Amino acid sequence: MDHIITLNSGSSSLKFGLFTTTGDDPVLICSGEVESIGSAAAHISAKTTDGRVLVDTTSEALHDQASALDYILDFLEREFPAARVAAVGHRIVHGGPDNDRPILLTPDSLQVLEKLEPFAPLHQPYNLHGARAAMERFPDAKQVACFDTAFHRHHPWVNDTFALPTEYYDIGVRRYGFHGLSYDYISDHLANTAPLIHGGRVVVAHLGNGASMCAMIAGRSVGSSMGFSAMDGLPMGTRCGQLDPGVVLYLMDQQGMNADEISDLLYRKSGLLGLSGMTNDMRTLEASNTPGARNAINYYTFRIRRELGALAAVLGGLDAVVFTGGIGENSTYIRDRICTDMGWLGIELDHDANADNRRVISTDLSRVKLMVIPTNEELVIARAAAAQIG
Ligand SMILES: Nc1ncnc2c1ncn2[C@@H]1O[C@H](COP(=O)(O)OP(=O)(O)O)[C@@H](O)[C@H]1O
Ligand SMILES: CC(=O)OP(=O)(O)O
Ligand SMILES: [Mg+2]
Repeated sequence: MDHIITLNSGSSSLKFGLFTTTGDDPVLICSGEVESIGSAAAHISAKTTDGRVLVDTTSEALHDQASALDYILDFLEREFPAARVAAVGHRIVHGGPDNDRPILLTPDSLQVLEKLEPFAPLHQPYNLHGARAAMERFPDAKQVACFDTAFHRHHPWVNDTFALPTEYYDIGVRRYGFHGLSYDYISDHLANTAPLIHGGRVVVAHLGNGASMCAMIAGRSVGSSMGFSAMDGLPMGTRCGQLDPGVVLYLMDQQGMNADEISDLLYRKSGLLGLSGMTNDMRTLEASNTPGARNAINYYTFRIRRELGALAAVLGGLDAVVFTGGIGENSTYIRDRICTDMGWLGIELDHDANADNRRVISTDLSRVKLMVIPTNEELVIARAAAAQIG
């Protein structure tokens, strides 16, 4: 029996899974997560599929992504000494213009992907670090890259381009779209559980620490709120979302800020954190009554509603909205704020179903079906890795 490790490093978390490959589909044995990496509250938790808690602790040894990864790999080797790791599947946020499916990682392909680090500075360096560390630790295992951008690679040209001279498109200045592993999972899940919805016009809102929305027709991406970088579109935990490029010019020319300072501002100090002056954690914001927390939530939900209208226009109508990601799956309040007074779009929220976190949260009369589907990027990665083991 072979085993697969999955590694999914987001902007503030590192999620991992250990799977076996006994049947048709990989089976999860253990999953875990390091949260709040980079802060004193960095915390690791992991449990077996039957609910046994294997670790649940805050530790200084988790102070950055590299040490968190070492901690996880040590932990897995200690807890599962008999595991035969045949493949490690990696979430790699950026695959560039050409990768529309998973690939095997080699020293050469790693070098190509390194060139994309400036396109996704909060993710790509950590993703690739994970790949190199796993290559060292498991030299005989297949290393499989699963790209967040791949799901969107066949979206229409109008959603792929900016109105710049075409030579910029040719050097890779395009709208890539991200969170593709999550959208892939949701699309597949709908195909298996709600084929009529899957066949229709669906907007999926992936609301985590990073956040984006994807318009799908028949399960394929036709539009996304994220563009060239994982910064465009919705405001996020610490990222600004859509911004007039004139602001960047003003910051450079009039405020004398350099590229590193602007990058730090837009990627790490903006979004919910910047607006609230307090935190990027939605749970804390919801529990707070400060004007900053209220403003942050008001802007967040306003932009999601605006994007929902825009993507409904891209789709030429709307059959369903799916909420996923840490906020989308868990926050009754944010879903309520997004769906209130959306009758004009055919959306009618069932408040009780929403409060219960049920799978379907629209009323029977709602023309648009509202759904909550927990995402599972790890399973998408594990399936891709299993396919490479053969
Ligand atoms: N019950 C909850 N209510 C509101 N927000 C929540 C809840 N549970 C988790 N979240 C929020 O989810 C976000 C993290 O989402 P997640 O998808 O795990 O992030 P990442 O992008 O790092 O993978 C955080 O802002 C967190 O506050
Ligand atoms: C692409 C992206 O924003 O990812 P995450 O939500 O994991 O930060
Ligand atoms: Mg995530």
